[in-house]
Amino acid sequence: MTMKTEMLGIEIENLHLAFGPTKVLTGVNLSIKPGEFFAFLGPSGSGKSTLLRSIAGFGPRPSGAIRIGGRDVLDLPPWKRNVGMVFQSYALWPHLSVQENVAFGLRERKLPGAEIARRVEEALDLVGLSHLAARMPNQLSGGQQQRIALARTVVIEPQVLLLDEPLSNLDASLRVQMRRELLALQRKLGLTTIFVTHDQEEANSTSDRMAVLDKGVIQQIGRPQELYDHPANLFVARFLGTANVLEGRVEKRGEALRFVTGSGDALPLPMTAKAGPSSIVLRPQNITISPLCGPDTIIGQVLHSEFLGSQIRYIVQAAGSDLVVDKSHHMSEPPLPTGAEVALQVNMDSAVLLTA
Ligand SMILES: Nc1ncnc2c1ncn2[C@@H]1O[C@H](COP(=O)(O)OP(=O)(O)OP(=O)(O)O)[C@@H](O)[C@H]1O
Repeated sequence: MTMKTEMLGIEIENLHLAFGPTKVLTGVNLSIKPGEFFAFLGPSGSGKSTLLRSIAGFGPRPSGAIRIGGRDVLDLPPWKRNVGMVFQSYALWPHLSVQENVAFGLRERKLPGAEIARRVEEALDLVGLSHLAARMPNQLSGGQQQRIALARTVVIEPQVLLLDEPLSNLDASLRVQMRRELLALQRKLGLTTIFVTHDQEEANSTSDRMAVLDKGVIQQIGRPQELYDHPANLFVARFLGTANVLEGRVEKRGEALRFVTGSGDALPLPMTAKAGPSSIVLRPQNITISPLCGPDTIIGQVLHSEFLGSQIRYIVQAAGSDLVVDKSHHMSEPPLPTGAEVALQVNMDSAVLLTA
């Protein structure tokens, strides 16, 4: 187990699945590279778990194709797919000790006792819990139970690791610690891994790439930063962090392109674009707030401010929207009061233009 297993890629082609009249997965196409840590990210009910379970072989048979390491697995039962799955609920056997829980899958496979003992010890070592081998699950903390659930899965030496919201039963600080441990373990084993989460920070901080799902449809696939900086649509823009969305039109004024908001504010457009109705997505850090007007600024009014520690978050009414703007906090600078008239300078180089 300390040896890296052969890394396998996963190919999904035109996958469709419905529960009765409810379409749960629609035309899913996905290619996961060998050894990749890949996240399925989306809101509740978007189909993440159903997609993961389809790869594992649980639930109804979808139409389309799923290949693991080039092998078509759609008609194979879960135990023949060589995947290991960790569930949100851990599902440890309450009447078995830690050692017996981890050994369970190996006993089912009828391996020799000495090999079981060696592999269980290795797996417990890997998650740093060898000293708790004799404990019962109810004598473990949530984080320890989660590690045992992982050990129990990796001990069978799967070629693909599937994790369904594995950290969501843990408190916030433990989640952060566990996601780092999980990533370190994945790198050590070199296992192709899919991680289902509805938490964008969790997906951003762990995954090499991710797929954002909404209503059973993949909205976009890419590296976390790519998706944050270049969302393909408003759903992805809004799901991956705070997004200010300005509605308006692209207009040609002489040689220059301008984005004109519904309220009549005109912003210079550095990118090429077709004239017509469009939206602009701006992250809070790409708008600068100041009490002074300058060229290409838009005038707004502070509606609300929140002290976030390193930053102050302002909600500013401007350009026909309520915009979220972050400003670094400095001790010497008093915050801008509610009601103050302010000028917003928009960094249009980092704006994302979405044509309607
Ligand atoms: N066995 C089932 N029968 C009928 N509908 C189902 C079944 N399982 C899931 N669904 C429906 O399929 C849709 C997708 O569910 P799924 O659990 O895959 O979403 P999810 O993105 O993982 O959500 P969550 O984060 O809440 O787990 C939901 O609308 C759900 O109600």
